[in-house]
Amino acid sequence: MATINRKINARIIATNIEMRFENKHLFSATKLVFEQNRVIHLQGDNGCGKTTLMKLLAGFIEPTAGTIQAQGFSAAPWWRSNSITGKAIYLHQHPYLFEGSVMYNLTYPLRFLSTDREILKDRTEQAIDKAQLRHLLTQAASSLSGGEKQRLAIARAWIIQPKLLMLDEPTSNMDKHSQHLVLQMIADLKQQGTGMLISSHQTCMLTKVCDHAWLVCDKTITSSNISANQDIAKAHIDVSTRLNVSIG
Ligand SMILES: Nc1ncnc2c1ncn2[C@@H]1O[C@H](COP(=O)(O)OP(=O)(O)OP(=O)(O)O)[C@@H](O)[C@H]1O
Repeated sequence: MATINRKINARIIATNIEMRFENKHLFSATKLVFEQNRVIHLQGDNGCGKTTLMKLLAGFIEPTAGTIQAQGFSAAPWWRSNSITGKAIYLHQHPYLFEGSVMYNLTYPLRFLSTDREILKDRTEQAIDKAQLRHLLTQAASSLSGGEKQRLAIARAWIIQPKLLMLDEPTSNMDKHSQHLVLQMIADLKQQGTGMLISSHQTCMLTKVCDHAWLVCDKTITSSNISANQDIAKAHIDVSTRLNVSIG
């Protein structure tokens, strides 16, 4: 009998997790599913544990209790552990950049991808325009402003088009114009199926592309749907109207 090979969304599932630092109980959660084709707004006051949760899902740290598992990713080769580390890309609010130019930062990680070179070249050109980095390409990345660094890091993620992407306060250093550029890139990634977890302690421009919310409150993380009218089409229309650009 033929078996049906259904491809499931790449996802990271946290079950019955609890996080403590020494005696301090930060949060608990029964079940959290972070997956492709879903954009989640991670909300909560300063210090409630949003960054810590992202580090757990990125596999940088371990929960005090509970399990975090990945599904739907290709199996790691036999010489590498099958841990969740590296499955979801995590972008810190002060992003890590390599020493070197903006162009070097955009292109260096691409050599580790198996994606067709021509496709990557084309996406790089598009990302440079989307993030409005063309006039900065030869400049040292370390000399960029905080907002420009974040635009660069998000452009790099846009080129890579990961299955899962976590953005920690991505627009915290940005003026309105940069926020619109980032919103457009995030709306594109959403349309392309990238699952995203976007943290901010308050509602911001990016919230409109989110279809789910995780709220960290009273040391508990709860998950909910956001109303369906805040969909990708609306975000695209808003962005293209404000920027007077066509979005492909
Ligand atoms: N390695 C650690 N050891 C001890 N305490 C830590 C550690 N990492 C984080 N904390 C504490 O955990 C709490 C949550 O920190 P976290 O950075 O996750 O919060 P956050 O919600 O992202 O905050 P913000 O909105 O201000 O960025 C803070 O009180 C922080 O001091």
